Amino acid sequence: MATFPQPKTRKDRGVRKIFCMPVEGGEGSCIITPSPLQCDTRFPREQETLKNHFYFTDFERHNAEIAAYHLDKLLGFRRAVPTVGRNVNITRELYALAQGDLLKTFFISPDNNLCFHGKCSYYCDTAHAICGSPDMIEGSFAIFLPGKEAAPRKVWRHPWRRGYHKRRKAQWEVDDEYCELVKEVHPYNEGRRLLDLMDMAVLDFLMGNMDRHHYETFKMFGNYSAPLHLDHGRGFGKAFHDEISILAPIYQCCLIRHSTLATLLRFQNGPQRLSEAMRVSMSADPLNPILWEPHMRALDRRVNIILQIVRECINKSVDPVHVVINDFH
Ligand SMILES: Nc1ncnc2c1ncn2[C@@H]1O[C@H](COP(=O)(O)OP(=O)(O)OP(=O)(O)O)[C@@H](O)[C@H]1O
Ligand SMILES: [Mn+2]
Repeated sequence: MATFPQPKTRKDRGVRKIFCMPVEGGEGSCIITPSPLQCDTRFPREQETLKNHFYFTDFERHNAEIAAYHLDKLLGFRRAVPTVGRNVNITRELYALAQGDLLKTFFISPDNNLCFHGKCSYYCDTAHAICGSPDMIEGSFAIFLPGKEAAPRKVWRHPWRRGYHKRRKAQWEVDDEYCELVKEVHPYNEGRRLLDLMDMAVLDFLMGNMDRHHYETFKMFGNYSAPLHLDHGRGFGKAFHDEISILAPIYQCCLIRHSTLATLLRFQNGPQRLSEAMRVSMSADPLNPILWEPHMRALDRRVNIILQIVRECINKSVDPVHVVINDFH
C-alpha cells in the first residue's frame, strides 16, 4: 500500500484549509494554506450572498465546504476531499503553530479578541481580519491531499468557466452551440471527462456554486480519472434563487451519466429525499447544523429542475441513448 510523507516542519503541518468564523454572532471565513494564508470576511449560517456581489466577489463560507463534501458523497461521486467542521482555539491551535509572515498578522482587537488576517493578494488586512470570541472560532478542515512529489496534479481550465469580469461574458454564455466545440477537443472528445463535467455541473447547481474556474486531476491516472471536486467555499450562497446557467454543460450538450441520473431519480422518488439524506449525513459533523434550512429545501427543488432539463433533452433527441450515457461509472 502506498504511503505518503507526513508533514515534518511546523510550516506544513496541519490541515490544508480552515474556513472559519466566530462561534458567537459574528462573521467570517478564512482559508489557511500552510503559507501563505488567504482570508475573507465572515458570515453566520443564514447570511446570503450580498445582492450587489458577483460570484467572484462573494465571500467564502466554511460550512459550504463541509456541506459540499456530504453532497458529493451522497451523489455517489466521492470526488470531494473529506471535510469536517470543528471549533478551533486560535491561541493554541493556530497562533502557537504560526511562523513568519502568518505570525506577524496576529493581533488583539479593541474588543480584546484574538484576530489574524494572514497574507494574500486581497482581503487580507486588518479590516478583514478573522477574530475569535475571544479566541475560539469555527473552522472547516479538509484532508490534506498528498503533495506535489508524491501525487502531482494537473490543473485544467473549466470549459464552462465564467468571465470573472463585471461586464464581459464567456463564450458559452452567448453561443448555444458551444458544446459542439468542446466535444471536438482533447480530453473531452473521448473517455469519461465530458461526462465528469456533467456530474460537476449537477453538484455545482445543487449548491449554487458559480465559482468553478479550474479543476484538477491526478497526473498518475492520466485521463482515466475523475476530476477532483475542490473549492466549494462559494456554494450555498443563495437559498431562494436557482442559478440555471450552472447547468449549461448539461443543457448545451444534452448529456448525463446514467448512474447520476439514477441517483437523482432516487432522490426525487424516495424513499429518502436529498435534503433528508443530507440531514442524516451532516448530523455526524461536530458543527451540526451545517446548513440553513432554506438551503435544504433548495436541494430538493433543484433535483426536480435537473430532471426536468434532462427530460427536455430526451424529448428533443433522436434517440435517448445519446443523452443518457451508460459508461459503467
Ligand atoms: N485538501 C487539499 N489538500 C491539498 N491541497 C488543496 C486541498 N484543497 C485545495 N488545495 C489546493 O489549494 C489551492 C487553493 O484551494 P482552493 O481553490 O480551495 O482555494 P481558493 O482560495 O478558492 O483558490 P482560488 O482563488 O484559486 O479559487 C488549490 O491550488 C488546490 O490545489
Ligand atoms: Mn476559489
